[in-house]
Amino acid sequence: MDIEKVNSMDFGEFVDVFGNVIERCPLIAAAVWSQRPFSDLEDLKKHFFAFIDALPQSGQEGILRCHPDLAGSEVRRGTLTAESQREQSGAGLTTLGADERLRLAELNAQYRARFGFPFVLAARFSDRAAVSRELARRLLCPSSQELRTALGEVKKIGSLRLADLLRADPAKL
Ligand SMILES: NC(=O)NC1=NC(=O)NC1=O
Repeated sequence: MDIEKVNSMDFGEFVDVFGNVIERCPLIAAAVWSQRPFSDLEDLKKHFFAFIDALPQSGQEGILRCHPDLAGSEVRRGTLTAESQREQSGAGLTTLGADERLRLAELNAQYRARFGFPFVLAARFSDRAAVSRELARRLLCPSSQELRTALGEVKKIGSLRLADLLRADPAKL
């Protein structure tokens, strides 16, 4: 899909296509639509990120809270979004053994108890060993730094999802 096609989309079409670039936060796509026309993918991405950066901390933490846990209950319930399902299965997080799943659940619970939002990591770049290693490492970070790190991961996930969409053939959308 080229950027001209993106710029020609009406509001509904744009939110249908880009509404889950940031997991379960269609409001961001709804807001970004009014910034069109976009010069290219980078420009589109910049507007998604600028919206996130301009939010108060409560809004930024709200974005994190919209993310399903990695290898969490939504994997088992089958309620993940299509994008998250692809990302998590790609990292081997949907086929963990009971011990590994329990260890991640415990680390996720400790992380959420410490920071008040879920552990977020771009699973596409990761694998099951790296996820638990990163979770254990970031659990020890100062809160202000960890919020920035987590939002950086949200942006990595968003960048990958945008790149997929712009490469996608409109006929398949
Ligand atoms: N808590 C998370 O990090 N969730 C996710 N990471 C991804 O890459 N996709 C997700 O749904």
